[in-house]
Amino acid sequence: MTFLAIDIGNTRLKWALYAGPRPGARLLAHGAAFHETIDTLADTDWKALPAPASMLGCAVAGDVVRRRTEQQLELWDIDPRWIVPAAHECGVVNGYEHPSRLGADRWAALVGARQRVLAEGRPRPALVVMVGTAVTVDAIDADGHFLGGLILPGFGLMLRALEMGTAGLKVPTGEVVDFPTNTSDALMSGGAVALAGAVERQHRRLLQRTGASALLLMTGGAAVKLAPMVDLPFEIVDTLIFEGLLAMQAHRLAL
Ligand SMILES: Nc1ncnc2c1ncn2[C@@H]1O[C@H](COP(=O)(O)OP(=O)(O)O)[C@@H](O)[C@H]1O
Ligand SMILES: CC(C)(COP(=O)(O)O)[C@@H](O)C(=O)NCCC(=O)O
Ligand SMILES: [K+]
Repeated sequence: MTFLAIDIGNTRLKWALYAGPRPGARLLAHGAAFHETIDTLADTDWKALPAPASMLGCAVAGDVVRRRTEQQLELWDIDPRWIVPAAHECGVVNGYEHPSRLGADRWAALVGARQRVLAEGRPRPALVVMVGTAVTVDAIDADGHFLGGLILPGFGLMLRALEMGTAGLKVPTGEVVDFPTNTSDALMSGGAVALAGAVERQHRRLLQRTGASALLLMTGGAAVKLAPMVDLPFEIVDTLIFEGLLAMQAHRLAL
């Protein structure tokens, strides 16, 4: 009863094959593909995989990329299924004004985070930070209510925006330092501090709102770059979105 989870972001498609569609299932294989290489998956990474019995995915990169992914999925006899954020699912209540307009990747990660909080035995709020093309900072209270979240440009987008909008900012990658004394370091540190500051501020706001210190979970391709900058205890969970998809699929199959 193998299960394939897919997360199509604006930079890369991430996939993971699990032994079954249930939380805690064994991870059998995983990988990532930049958009340009999605069309080769059936002939490369996916070719030798055991055929999944089902799949569930989240896709925020647009219909074209999703359809190209579905073509690769024709390798197997499975129906492609993509989540649409609901008003509530798997113990999470969606506080978005229009629940379905929330990014599907954010919804899956929130469900994954809620699973982790519940597994700890003592419910507490969580702050879910995804560091990909964009960065999202999403707050969920101890009862599983998604309160709302921020969307910021990721490291790459910030640098590109500064480069495009100015004449004098075209410099090699710098280091993150407290008081930069050259343009490269000033740019790199500016982006990192903006993101770290947003995370710390939302963590504080969530403490003020709920009276409890939130579990800080970070995920995404550039989480390792941001996490050490944040002056708070954190956990990096590369599989957070997949954990949400596992819970959702288990729930769907049980209905
Ligand atoms: N080896 C890597 N491959 C791809 N992206 C990486 C890598 N290391 C760091 N990154 C960063 O991670 C971001 C992509 O992360 P990812 O979670 O795949 O984004 P998305 O979900 O938006 O596609 C890139 O913008 C880049 O800044
Ligand atoms: C915020 C995002 C662009 C993040 O995308 P990513 O960085 O993972 O590629 C994506 O979740 C999205 O398109 N969301 C829809 C708008 C919203 O969540 O309000
Ligand atoms: K993502």
